Parts: sequence; structure tokens; C-alpha cells
Amino acid sequence: MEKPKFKTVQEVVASGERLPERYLQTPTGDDEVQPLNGLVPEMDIPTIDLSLLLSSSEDGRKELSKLHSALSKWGVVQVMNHGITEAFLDEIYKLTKQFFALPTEEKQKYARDIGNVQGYGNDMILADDQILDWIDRLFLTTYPDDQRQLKFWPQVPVGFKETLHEYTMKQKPVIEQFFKAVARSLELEESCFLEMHGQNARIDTRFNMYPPCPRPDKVIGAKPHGDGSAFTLLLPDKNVEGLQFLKDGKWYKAPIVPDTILINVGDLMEIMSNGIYKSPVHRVVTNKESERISVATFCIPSPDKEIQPVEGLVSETRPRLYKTVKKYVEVYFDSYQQGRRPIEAALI
Ligand SMILES: O=C(O)CCC(=O)C(=O)O
Ligand SMILES: [Fe+2]
Repeated sequence: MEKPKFKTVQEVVASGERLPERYLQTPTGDDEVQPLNGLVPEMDIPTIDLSLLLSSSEDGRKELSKLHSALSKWGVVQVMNHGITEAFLDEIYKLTKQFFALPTEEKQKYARDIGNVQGYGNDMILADDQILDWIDRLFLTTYPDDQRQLKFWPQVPVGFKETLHEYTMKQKPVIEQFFKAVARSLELEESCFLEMHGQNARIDTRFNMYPPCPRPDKVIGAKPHGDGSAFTLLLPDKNVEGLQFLKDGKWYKAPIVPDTILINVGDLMEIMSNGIYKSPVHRVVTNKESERISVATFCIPSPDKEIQPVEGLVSETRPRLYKTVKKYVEVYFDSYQQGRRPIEAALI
């Protein structure tokens, strides 16, 4: 059961109080090798041209093979030519900044209820001894329409609701094309993942705000996690770094590539692809000087759909690695807040 309301990080910062203990990470042996705020190398992920992925031209095949190699190595790609203009993405960034810059009382109008993920608030607190992430969020289900809880959709800044609706409609074809391309990259029938994902698949968008932090060496913006989605479309801050991915025990920072959407594999695509595409563990580190924002969109399968490795990817040489799961997101949050990987429970 979630604990009663706690201050948001922005409120903690505004109050000028000392950094609450609850945000301090317990030291682990790894801190010396790779301190939280240490320099990390950049990951070498390709930028993929989405418009080429579904073409059967030579260029299309090359693009598919780039996709295959990036998703099997990192579980992450940057996507360009996605059909959403730079001006539109800039509008999303602007509205996100404007929302978080509103006075506390205004934002509290959209405060999430205890136990509900939708709405505005701090990191969800599920245990007394939980170490908190240095993050405030606005989390909204945007699709299908009847799952929208419109009381949480901000009236101000003006245009926020309309732009979020438009963004969702623009993301839909990107999501569909990406699902098809991922299937093609594994030499599967184009619609196989989409069918498993379902017609009533849900889309959630989470607006993240990481205020400047006095102790980036001791406090984390978002704890290491894999996403509970099939995949996630991310707009990382255009100027401020912070997102890092784990590979072979080492952290690497995501590059900032203007006008692209970063797409990462989530736990459910890892399951559907029988582990060929891995849901990468990632985290967000804080910094002293600048606030950082990001906008993450999670593609969640229909609640009535069973998710399991697709037939074409199970064979004698590649036995089935995962059980069948249903309503995965419902079990996801508990494990996530306890710093465990929910996907481990799905392993055979
Ligand atoms: O802020 C970011 O860049 C990443 C956020 C994230 O990983 C998430 O919302 O799941
Ligand atoms: Fe994430």
C-alpha cells in the first residue's frame, strides 16, 4: 500500500530545507569503481531512418540490419524521419517545462491519489525504508480514450491537453511502424508482435522533471530499471545529459541527438522476442546546475492479451526462455520500487 503524500522534489528544493536522508543512496562497493556522478563513456547506438525500415529496397534492408544489431546489442536506438516535426517536439518540451514551472498549488490540482499512478507527484512510496528518486512526474494514460482520466490533464499551460492528444495521435503510426520493423528485423511476419500486443493496447505518457540536486554523488534521478512496456518512446532533455544504460556491468551515457526519438526495448518485447532483444537497464543521474526534463511514452499491451515468446523465435536450438505473462504492468510497480527486476519472475 502506498504511503501518504510526501513533498515533491520541487517543494523540497523551494523550502530550502536540508537534503532529506530519504534521498541518500546506501553506498555499494561499485561506487568506487563507477561513482554515481563520475564520467562515463557514450554508447555507440545508431540513428535509424524509420521511413526506410518498411521498404524492401537495398537501403531498407541495411536499415533493418542496423536495427537488429542495435536492439540485440543495446536494446536502444535513436529514430529519425519519424514524421513528427521538430517544431512539434519543441512544443512538447516547452509545455513540459511550463507545467513544472507552475506554482505548487496549481500543480497540486492534478495531484495523483494514493495508489493511483495517474496524475502529478513525487516518486511513489511503497515502503518506509524506500530510498527516493530525485524526480517529480506527471503520468497520464493517453490511449485508448476511455482510459484517460481527464481530471489529471492540466488546464494550464494553455494548449497542454490539445498538444498531448495530438502527440498521441502522431505517435500511433510511429509505434505501429516500429512494431512491424522489429518483426521484419527478426524475419517474422510483420504483424506478429502487433497482434500479440493487441488492438486495445494502452499508451501512457510520463513527463519527468529532475530538479538540480545538491548531491549528485549520493542521489539518483531515476533508479536503475528496465521498462515494463513493450517499448518506450523517449524524448530526453535536449540540453542536459543524465540518461545512462547498463551494458556488461558498465554504465554508458545516451547521446543527445536533436529531432530524434529514442526508443528502448521494454520487458514485454524482451519476452515476445524470446530474449533476442533485451530490455536494457537504465538510470538517470542528477547534476548540481541544471534541471532536466524528459517525456517517456510507454506502449502497454491490451490487458486481455497473453504475452509470450512468439512461435517463430522458439526452436530446439533456442528454447523458450519466458513464461506467459498477462497484465504485467500491474505487478511491475511493486518490484520496481523495491529495486528488483520484475522480468526475472517471468524467466522459466
Ligand atoms: O528521463 C529519462 O531520460 C528516462 C526516464 C525513464 O527511464 C522512464 O521514465 O522510464
Ligand atoms: Fe525507463
